[in-house]
Amino acid sequence: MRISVSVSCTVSYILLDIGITTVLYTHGSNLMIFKNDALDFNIHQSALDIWGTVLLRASLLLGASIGVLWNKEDGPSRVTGLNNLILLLSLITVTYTLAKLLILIELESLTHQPWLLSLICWTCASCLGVILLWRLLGKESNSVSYHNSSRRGVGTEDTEKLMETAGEEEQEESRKTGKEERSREKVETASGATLGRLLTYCRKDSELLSVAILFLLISASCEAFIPYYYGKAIDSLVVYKSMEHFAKPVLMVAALALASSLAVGVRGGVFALTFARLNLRLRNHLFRTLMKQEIAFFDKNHTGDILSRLSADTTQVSDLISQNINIFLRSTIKGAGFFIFMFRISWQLTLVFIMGFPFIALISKLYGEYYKKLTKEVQTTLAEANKVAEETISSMRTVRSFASEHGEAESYYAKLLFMFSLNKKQALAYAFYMWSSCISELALEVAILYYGGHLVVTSQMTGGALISFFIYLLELGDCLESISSVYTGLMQGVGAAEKVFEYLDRKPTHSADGTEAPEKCTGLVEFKDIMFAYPTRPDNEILKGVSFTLRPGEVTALVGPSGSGKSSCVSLLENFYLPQQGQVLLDGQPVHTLNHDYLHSKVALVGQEPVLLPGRNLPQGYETSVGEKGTQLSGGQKQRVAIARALIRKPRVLILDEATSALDAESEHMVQQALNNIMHEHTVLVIAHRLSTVEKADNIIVMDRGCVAEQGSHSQLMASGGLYSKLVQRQVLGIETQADVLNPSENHSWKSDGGCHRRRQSSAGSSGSGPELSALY
Ligand SMILES: Nc1ncnc2c1ncn2[C@@H]1O[C@H](COP(=O)(O)OP(=O)(O)OP(=O)(O)O)[C@@H](O)[C@H]1O
Repeated sequence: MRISVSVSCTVSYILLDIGITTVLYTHGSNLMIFKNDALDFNIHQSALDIWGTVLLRASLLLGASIGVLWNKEDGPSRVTGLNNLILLLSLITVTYTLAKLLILIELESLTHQPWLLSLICWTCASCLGVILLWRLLGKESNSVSYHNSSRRGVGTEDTEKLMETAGEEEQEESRKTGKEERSREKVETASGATLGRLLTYCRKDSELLSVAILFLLISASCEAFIPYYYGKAIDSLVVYKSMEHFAKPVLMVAALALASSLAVGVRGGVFALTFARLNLRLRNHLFRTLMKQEIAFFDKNHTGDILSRLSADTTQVSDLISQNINIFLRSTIKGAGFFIFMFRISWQLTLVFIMGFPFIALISKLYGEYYKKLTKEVQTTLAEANKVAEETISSMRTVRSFASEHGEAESYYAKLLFMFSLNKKQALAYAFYMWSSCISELALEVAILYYGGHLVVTSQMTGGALISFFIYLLELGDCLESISSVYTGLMQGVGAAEKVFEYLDRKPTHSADGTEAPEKCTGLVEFKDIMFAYPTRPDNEILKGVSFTLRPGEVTALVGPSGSGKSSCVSLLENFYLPQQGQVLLDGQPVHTLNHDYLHSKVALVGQEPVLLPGRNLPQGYETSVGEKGTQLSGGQKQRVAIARALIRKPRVLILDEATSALDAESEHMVQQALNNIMHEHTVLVIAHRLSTVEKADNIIVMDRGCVAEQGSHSQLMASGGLYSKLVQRQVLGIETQADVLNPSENHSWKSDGGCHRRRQSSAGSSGSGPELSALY
């Protein structure tokens, strides 16, 4: 909204306020009342002081409007900075007006003075109007300050110069306040939406929830009646002095307490059950959603983060409902009941409570904001102190060698001292808060007691009723305290719910939702002009126009330097990722169009580090527990079991990605035998570094930096004298060519470790397996 519009609204409101207040005060048009009241003011009869409050309201709003118009840049944010002051002034005005009401009714009931009653009601409503209009004028601060900061640009010279003056710092501060207000409003709106959504999520349990809420209402109503009968019991003692009269309310109290306890039990049990069900649904739904995400999602998000959403956040969400919403509902319903009873017992005393309560709430609000700010600062300082300690301890050798222990201890101590100064502020703020809130609570109680005593003495209420009122007052105080204390928990739970919903709403960018499942599958695999970059690093092209074919009954070996893209090809064949260009076909069908289960029954992968999940459908004897991820097996055992498992599924395409790397010569020989037997029935793709595995392959595809450098049989490639033959020669001879030494960037090393050891092993000739291509790396 533009500033001129909000100023016009404000000025119109000022005129309206002055008009209505004056008309009500002058009983229509009796302007003589001004003169009479001014000359002979009597606080018990005259309402001139109430009329006077309109001048305060008008001057505040007029001042703000002029300020905002005068200084469009900073005016609105300054207005926002005064929000709390205006709230306080409005509260004081309302309190004064209500106190005046109580004074005026001492002489004559206000029902006989409609003008005066209307004037008092309008004055209270008008104070609310002032608070709202003040916020409207301040709201402009957000758009104006945002506009200005973007116009000037953060960190520009202009800004720096301006920041030098103290006045500007003040403006900056008030702009910040405006921004904080805006973000707080945003957070509140979002929180409301999340809470609403969470409740819709509970819709499946609406019957259980209704039962819980019914028993909640029963227990709250019973509890609300108990103080009322306490008062009756006291009155029956004081007035009738007979046990007969006394017994009736006592019996009622006992019956109500019993009914309330039973209802509390049922309510608690049903709530707990409902939220256990909610937790079950939430986790189940979340886990299923996670299972549908594309592999890139797991590349992007840390396992720890995902697990924390699955466990900690879902628990916090159900805690939010089971504890906080439960307490919130209970306290709100009980509080409303108590308030109604208080009003019924004495509306005048309730009015005194209404007058005092907002001040206590305002003190808590101001303290809460200040304390939060201090806590933030303490946490930042603590983090800085920890950083100093961590840096020092982790580089203790350096610290020792520079003999800077004393200096480091001093800088750590400086941080601690700063934190201590903040702690002192916190302690002072806490003391001030306790002091002011206790004093104001006490003042309210004393005022209620004093005024209540006056009402008892003037026979406007009984002594028992005053006691009941006090019990209600204390109970209501507890309810309000509970409501304010669950607010924090509620907000934390809403934050956790937002995180959970973020995952629940996530649609996989590459979902495995293919439907094709041809009956016949020969196992012909074609890579056609594949261009591919991982979604986490879209600018880093891994495969650059890769094309090759894997034929049924043939063993194809994929070789090449480390990082040349061999495993990436396998990931594409497994439909873990979608290439940016080109297609991977199985029997002429793009793999992403194939049904998920079908594809993975036809294409089996034994990876570099096989992960064995427990749950083998093998005959007894094979039911050995392999432990978590197969940790109870050796690397070689794991690979053999993984190969066996893959073969049992009778796939058409078998991919062995470094699958035999952890096997000793003997085991590899056995596995090789098994593979030889089944190879003619399958399409086999082998990614291996051992020459023995590679050289027997029907076709060898040599990859280099994301491209197919050459392909053919071992003898063909050796004869052509290309990259493959160079690599094999180097591996067999264990030497580097002159060119490699001169130009290390051209050195196609395939792996960086284990070379020497393996070379020695192979040269000992202890096995049928040949030397490893990795010996070169
Ligand atoms: N999940 C991933 N996200 C981003 N980049 C990846 C991912 N996996 C691999 N890469 C990168 O892709 C490139 C090719 O990796 P790839 O595993 O396909 O090579 P490789 O030829 O199989 O290597 P090696 O023989 O060492 O296993 C490497 O630079 C690697 O860092």
